[in-house]
Amino acid sequence: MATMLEVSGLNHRFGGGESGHLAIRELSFTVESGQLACIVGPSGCGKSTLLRCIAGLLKPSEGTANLHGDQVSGVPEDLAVVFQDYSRSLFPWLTVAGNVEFPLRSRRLPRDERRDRVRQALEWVGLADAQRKFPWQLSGGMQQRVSIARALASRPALLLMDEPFASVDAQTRFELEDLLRRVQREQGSTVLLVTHDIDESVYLADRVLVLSSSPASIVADLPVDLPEQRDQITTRESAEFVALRGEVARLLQKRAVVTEAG
Ligand SMILES: Nc1ncnc2c1ncn2[C@@H]1O[C@H](COP(=O)(O)OP(=O)(O)OP(=O)(O)O)[C@@H](O)[C@H]1O
Repeated sequence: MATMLEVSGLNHRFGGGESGHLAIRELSFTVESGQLACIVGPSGCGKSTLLRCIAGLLKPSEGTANLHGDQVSGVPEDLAVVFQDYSRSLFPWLTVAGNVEFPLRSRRLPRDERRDRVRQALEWVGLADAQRKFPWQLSGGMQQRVSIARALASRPALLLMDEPFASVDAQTRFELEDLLRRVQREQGSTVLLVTHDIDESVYLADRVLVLSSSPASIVADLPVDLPEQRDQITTRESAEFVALRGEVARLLQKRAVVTEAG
């Protein structure tokens, strides 16, 4: 497998000099093409800061992020981000199709190609019949599916997701997790997803990167050897799942105790 993302020696300090706030410390990892990697870490540890550095929205104080070998220095064209807050990321005055098409307009794609991509992406997320609706006519879970379709329509080399399912109810969250895994498998997408939910990270991922509390550094990089076909009930009950989520929880708890003790 080729390396899609390579983060090396990343440090980020907010504010200048030693008095600034160190949010990320010496972070290095890679994500292979076609992999779904989850980053899990305690609240406030620096997860969003890390994603912003990878997305080119924030220049790290030190270190680099390389996307398919190119150093990220601004927002790469072939990178898409899905945020937690779908209600603020969709344009209320555009239809579902208009929202999905929006980022494609800045690319020099022929109109027919744009329309095909919009139709396909909405099919992938099960919203083929909602093209002409407006976001405010849809449930929260459906709006987040539109955000995912919009991200996928641009066929990104890397899809970054920042707590994408944190604002929906538990049942919808399960549905969206299954949808993401299905589409990611079908399309061979490379995904890096940040969550603070241990169970979600294990259920979704091929690999879980566990972060320490602030400043964020990697405390473990765990492969997830669960079956390819996962199911919200049986997978979560399996001995392998329970063992892995226990391991992640222990790592997070240990780090919290170490940090509290200084
Ligand atoms: N612009 C900023 N200026 C100064 N400090 C910041 C800034 N943005 C974030 N921080 C600090 O950096 C640390 C990491 O923040 P970040 O939002 O990356 O964490 P997070 O893990 O994504 O948090 P959460 O789990 O709550 O979403 C926090 O202590 C935060 O207060």
